[in-house]
Amino acid sequence: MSSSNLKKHLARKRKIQSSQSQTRKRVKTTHTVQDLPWKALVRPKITGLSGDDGILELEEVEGVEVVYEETEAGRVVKFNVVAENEDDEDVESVSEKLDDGEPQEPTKDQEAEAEEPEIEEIVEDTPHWDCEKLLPEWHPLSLHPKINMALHEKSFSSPTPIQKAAIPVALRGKDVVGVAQTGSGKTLAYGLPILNYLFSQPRPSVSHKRPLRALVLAPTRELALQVSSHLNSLLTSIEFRKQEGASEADSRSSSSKPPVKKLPPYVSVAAIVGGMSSQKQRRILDRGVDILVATPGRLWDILGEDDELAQEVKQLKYLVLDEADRMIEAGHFAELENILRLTLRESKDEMIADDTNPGVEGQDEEDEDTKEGILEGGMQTFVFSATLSKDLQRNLKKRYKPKGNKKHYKKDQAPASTLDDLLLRLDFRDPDPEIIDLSPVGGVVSTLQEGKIECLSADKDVYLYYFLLRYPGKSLVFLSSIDGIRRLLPLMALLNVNAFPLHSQLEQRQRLKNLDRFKNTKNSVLLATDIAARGLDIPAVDHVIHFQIPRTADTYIHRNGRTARAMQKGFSMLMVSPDERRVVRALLNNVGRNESEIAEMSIELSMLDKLKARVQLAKKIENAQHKVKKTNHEKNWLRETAEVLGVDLSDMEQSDNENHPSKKKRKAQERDMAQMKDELKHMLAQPLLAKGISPKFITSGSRSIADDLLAGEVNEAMLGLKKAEAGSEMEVKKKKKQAQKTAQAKERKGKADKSKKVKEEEDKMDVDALTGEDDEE
Ligand SMILES: Nc1ncnc2c1ncn2[C@@H]1O[C@H](COP(=O)(O)OP(=O)(O)OP(=O)(O)O)[C@@H](O)[C@H]1O
Repeated sequence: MSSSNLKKHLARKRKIQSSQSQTRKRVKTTHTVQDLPWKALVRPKITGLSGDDGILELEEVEGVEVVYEETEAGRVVKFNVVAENEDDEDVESVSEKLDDGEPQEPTKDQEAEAEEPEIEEIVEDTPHWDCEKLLPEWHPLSLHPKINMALHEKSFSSPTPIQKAAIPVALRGKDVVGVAQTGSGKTLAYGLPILNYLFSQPRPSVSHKRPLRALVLAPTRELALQVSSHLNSLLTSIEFRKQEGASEADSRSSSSKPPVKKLPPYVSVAAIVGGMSSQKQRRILDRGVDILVATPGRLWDILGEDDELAQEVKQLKYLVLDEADRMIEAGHFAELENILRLTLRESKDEMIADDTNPGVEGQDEEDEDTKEGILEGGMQTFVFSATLSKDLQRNLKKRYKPKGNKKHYKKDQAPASTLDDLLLRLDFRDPDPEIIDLSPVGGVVSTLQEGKIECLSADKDVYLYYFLLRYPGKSLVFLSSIDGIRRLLPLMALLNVNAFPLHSQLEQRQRLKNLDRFKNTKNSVLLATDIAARGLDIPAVDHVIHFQIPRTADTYIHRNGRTARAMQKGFSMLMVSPDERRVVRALLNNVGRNESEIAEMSIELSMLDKLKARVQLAKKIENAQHKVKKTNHEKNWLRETAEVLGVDLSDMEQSDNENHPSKKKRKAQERDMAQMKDELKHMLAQPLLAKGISPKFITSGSRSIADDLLAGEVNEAMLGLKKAEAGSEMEVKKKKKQAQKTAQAKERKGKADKSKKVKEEEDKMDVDALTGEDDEE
């Protein structure tokens, strides 16, 4: 159909539709809130809702009438869904009337074309969009034009090394095991081949539930949500282009704005994680998604109740294990194993059962045939991580023996670890999955700088506070316990540091909210346990601080991976107490590194003393506050329990009053607290001055700060110190140390030369003496 014909046809169809609306019957059905026809809403960037702000997903509902009914039990709210039901006879007569000798009724093909909005045509056929010219580095990968346009829109001008290596292999249909440094774009390395496949399929229709085509398993809720929002944000760029196209089309159309027909999304991606209401999950699954991102625990729970989904998992086209190694650590082994078992084709399942019993006669021939079956069709599998050991990669290769060798897996090749065991269960359709290992030596990303502070455990708070003031920015502080976070958080608040917690005991909503606050607050701190160590892609994290050292080398690498992402600079600092040194040494040795490679940070000791006073006072206040809170909590608990049990506490309260401080005493405590808070406030208001700085006479003192002030190079929290990046000061110290070492070496050499000269002279004198050359002698 030509463009002008299509326009005419659309205009005619619109006329018909508006007349139809007058002849439609409105059918009402009563629903509960949960089973209303909710629809997912794409969050456009321009609304400012691109951040999560605690919102997992936005949904809207149309055509719902809210009715209040007075009943004997009181007022009841009812929701009537108003469905539009066409009266076929009426519609036909109207359409006849409107024909006016114009072209015939649209054919089925024309109908289908009309379903696709004009704007789609414009986007797809844009003649000016030259991928080869605009995205020369992506062009050879031959991705779908819609994907290329979205990449351009996001300014991803070239694929990252792992994308460049993995995408062509995945597009050829091979299974891929990808290992690449943190923040190197692994999500799109597996995501783009999947999207490419989905965009090459016909657009799903509204009337059919779309089948699940890809399942991405991630170890944590945050990572699962992030993967889905990463893919969705690319898809939003595509939808967004459509809207731009729509306005172009509207302005070119002579009639007043036509109603833009809402199409189902071409590709739908959703996350199912713990902490989400089961009704919402139900709605997402009932609607149907192409790509489901899930944590194994929650998915396994759902699969237990949802046979339809279990069937869909059996028919998957793609299976992805993101951060596979972490899933084992996170204790997801059993659920993951069960899910993987579902993805196995029947016969393969048997094969694995047989592997554990390799002595069955005549089984091998059959297995080999079955394997061929799997190779032909079935599912493509991608396993990605920043840390998959070389041993594990080798074992993956060994899973299948070359053709002709009957046994797939011998007893003496028993899995070396739980992860080996798990990967053995993967339905690689490839006997030889492609292993792409781009991980850097020692796991250190080239743009990451590392440093350390050696101090007593009790002094870590002060050193942390020093670091945060000295190097403002976004700092992600890792602690190994939730209690540690609970202790540090109020301390940071008292010291006016913007700190937010992130740990497993927070509700999902709160976790997302805190992540969002951290993302959106300029100088802020995220106090986190290792749930934040893997996969989280928080833009522009300047520093990762290991307040408590990580337990494994992999965790060290993944924690560090939250900074220095996508070739940006980043800094990581280990805070090591004397009793932690041995562990640090061991974990660095594990990745073939030496503790001495990590330089020590330089500290302005005069500042540290001032900060110590602040921290000590803040701790005193916090302790006092904690005591009051605890007493109140105990009292309330006792009162509430007594009420429930119907116990009279008056006697006890009287004797308690004798033990507890009197009102007077409590008043005195409150006064003390207020005094301490005032004192801290006063302390915090005082500028921190480096040694030799005069605040009154900025050009005098032993260090003048006038020039730095004028150049805007002063650290605002610590007057007298220049603005500096965390790594730079170490370099100074390193250089100083180097200079010192060189001086010492020179000195040593000088001394050695001198003593050599002296010795030579002495020897010469001896020889002279012996030969009697000395005139005097
Ligand atoms: N081709 C590209 N060009 C520029 N930026 C990219 C490109 N691909 C991905 N990115 C960006 O790089 C960042 C890191 O990507 P991603 O989260 O996929 O890394 P990762 O390798 O999965 O990291 P981790 O191992 O920590 O999970 C993201 O913000 C993403 O938007």
